Amino acid sequence: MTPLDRELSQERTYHQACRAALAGMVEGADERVVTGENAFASGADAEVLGYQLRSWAKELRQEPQSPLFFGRLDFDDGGASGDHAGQRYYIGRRRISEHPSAPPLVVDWRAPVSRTFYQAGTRDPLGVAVRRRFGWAPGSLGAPEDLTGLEDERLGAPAGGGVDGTGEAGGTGEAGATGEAGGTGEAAGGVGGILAAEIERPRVGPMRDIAATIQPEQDDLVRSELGQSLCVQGAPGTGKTAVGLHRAAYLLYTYPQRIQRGGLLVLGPNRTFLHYIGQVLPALGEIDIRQSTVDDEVARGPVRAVDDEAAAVVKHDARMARVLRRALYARVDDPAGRYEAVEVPDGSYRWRVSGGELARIVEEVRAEAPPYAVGRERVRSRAARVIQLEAERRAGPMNNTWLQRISRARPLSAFVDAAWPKVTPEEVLAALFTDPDTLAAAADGELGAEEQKRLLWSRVPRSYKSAKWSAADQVLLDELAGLIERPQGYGHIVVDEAQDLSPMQCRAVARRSGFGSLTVLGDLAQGTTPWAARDWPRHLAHLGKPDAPVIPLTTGFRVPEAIVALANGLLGALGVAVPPSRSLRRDGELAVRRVQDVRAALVESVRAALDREGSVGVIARDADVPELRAALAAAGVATAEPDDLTARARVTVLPATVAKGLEYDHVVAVEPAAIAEAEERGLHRLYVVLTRAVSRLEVLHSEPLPPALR
Ligand SMILES: Nc1ncnc2c1ncn2[C@@H]1O[C@H](COP(=O)(O)OP(=O)(O)OP(=O)(O)O)[C@@H](O)[C@H]1O
Repeated sequence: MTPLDRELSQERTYHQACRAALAGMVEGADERVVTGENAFASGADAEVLGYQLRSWAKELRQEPQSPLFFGRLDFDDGGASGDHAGQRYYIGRRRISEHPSAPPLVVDWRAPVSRTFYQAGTRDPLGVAVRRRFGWAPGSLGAPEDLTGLEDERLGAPAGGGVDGTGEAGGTGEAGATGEAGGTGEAAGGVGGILAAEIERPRVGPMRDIAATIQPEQDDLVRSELGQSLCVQGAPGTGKTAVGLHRAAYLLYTYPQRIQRGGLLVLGPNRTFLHYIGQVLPALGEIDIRQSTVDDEVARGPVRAVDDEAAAVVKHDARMARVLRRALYARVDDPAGRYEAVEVPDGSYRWRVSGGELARIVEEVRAEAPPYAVGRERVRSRAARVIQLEAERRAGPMNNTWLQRISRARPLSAFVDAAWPKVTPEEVLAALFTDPDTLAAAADGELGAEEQKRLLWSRVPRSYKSAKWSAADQVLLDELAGLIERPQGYGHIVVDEAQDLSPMQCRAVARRSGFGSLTVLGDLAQGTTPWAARDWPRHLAHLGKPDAPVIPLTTGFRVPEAIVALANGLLGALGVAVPPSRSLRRDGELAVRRVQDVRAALVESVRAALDREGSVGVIARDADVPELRAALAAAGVATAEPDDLTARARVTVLPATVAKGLEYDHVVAVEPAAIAEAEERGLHRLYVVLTRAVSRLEVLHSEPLPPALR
């Protein structure tokens, strides 16, 4: 037996002990559900406790199986180790212990001590003598024989924890050899074999967590504190999505109470993307985080109309916020001394508030600018208060019941309804889109005549209730709803692909995070909507966090260097300033082929790709997708829809507009010029398409390439 075999065997035994302890935890949690519900005198307490125990038990049971640890830290005995001197910790996706108060067999990757695992380096070992990474077979559920490799880095003073057989580095702190971890060494320059193997593994199915291999600069972002909003500008494949999801899991772990009060929301660009990332948080033990799109968050009903781009551009413009505010407050009757006095009968007496007094109240409340619905009630209560003071002057103290009755008295309610009427967002927006004068009054000084025309309905619905709203209208309705009543906010929101949000969509996010913080993830170069951000400061201001720092991520984990170089050819033409990035991957293959018959070439390419491991993504102009699918089907190649993430569906044909955020081992990009010409920001779209490849990119074209790619 070699020293490596001996070590592996010991670690497998340790893993089995962890597995047994975990089984005990699941059993214990189930038991506590049963006993916990009966143990309390108060039904409410039992209810709360029962709920917590049930969700803990459910969480444990639902957790996908995977290896229980991926790393180990041996601290040295010196002063730098502090409380951890001489200690050994295993790091995994969740804490495992034989008993709640016993020292953990495995420490959660989010625990403070685990930070050292990600941050320790030769320059600053942070008291760590040896950092060990475990190499598990790809897709392993944690069977002992799947532990196939170890990789030790000796960072600090030797502590006898390293395996000589695997630690080639001999105290230099460089990554050691990897046993059988399957690292291809060469490929991912400058990183250890196990990390290299993880980055280069063929992709199948949904996105995976990266808890085992988070890099120091990513870890800084993941662990920044809850109150800190931040914006990550990162080139394709630099791990923005991964960072955002791990940050969500970290925040829930570290600030459970503060987050649970408001909740945590992850926003992605579309449902296909949400589907793709949907397994990451459950794998990290978090099953209760809301994952949604901005469109779904703001939807007050189904989207039943489609705007032409010119109308959508106006609707998404920041100026609409002022137009809507004006339209809403135009409903408040202009007091200007025109009010009649209100008389409220009360038994034998009629109390009176003069028109002048009412005008003063309305004026005053307007100036305070509360949410519209609050303003309405404020007017009511202040008018009632005037009556109360008058009554008390004459007849002594009045009680609350009396005050309530006065506030709800019909004449006073009639005044409030007339002066500060109840409104719905739908009604206000419908009036704006129906009546040119109403619109002109609200849009004066904000929108030009031509812009106003684009907003007006060509066919006016019979009533606002039967109006068909577009996706952009839903955002405007949400803005109005937010002016009427402040929505409940989240404790934290992670916004992915944030560059694509319009100013009005940003405001919808801002409304939901007024007291919370944001993690904003994006890449200006990948902005494809007509209203995409061109710089971060302005965008962050719309998001309500103008002071959030913009932090670049520049190391790419997906796209191999040669493919990055091709895509970077487009950057100059995209009109945005983004920091250059470098790829960790030196491997990868790129082929740009001009062909006569694109369909025939595609069939041939896909067949060849299927001879190798991993997923195949065929990406084309949206309009061309059906015909390409048909061509592949005719050749006997089965293809899947983008949402199908089963391992069986190896070939996906997807429209260019759905590709954002996704990745495939082998990408065939069909007819780049057609993709670039299909839309206003077609070159940005092409940049997204070309950066989806993990291992190989083939570009097939019969038309000339866009000039920036030649
Ligand atoms: N530290 C890491 N270790 C291993 N894999 C990583 C690491 N960071 C990122 N990756 C992998 O790199 C790929 C790209 O990551 P991700 O999708 O998060 O990037 P992105 O910046 O959001 O890309 P895009 O802008 O193209 O959407 C994913 O497969 C991810 O798992």
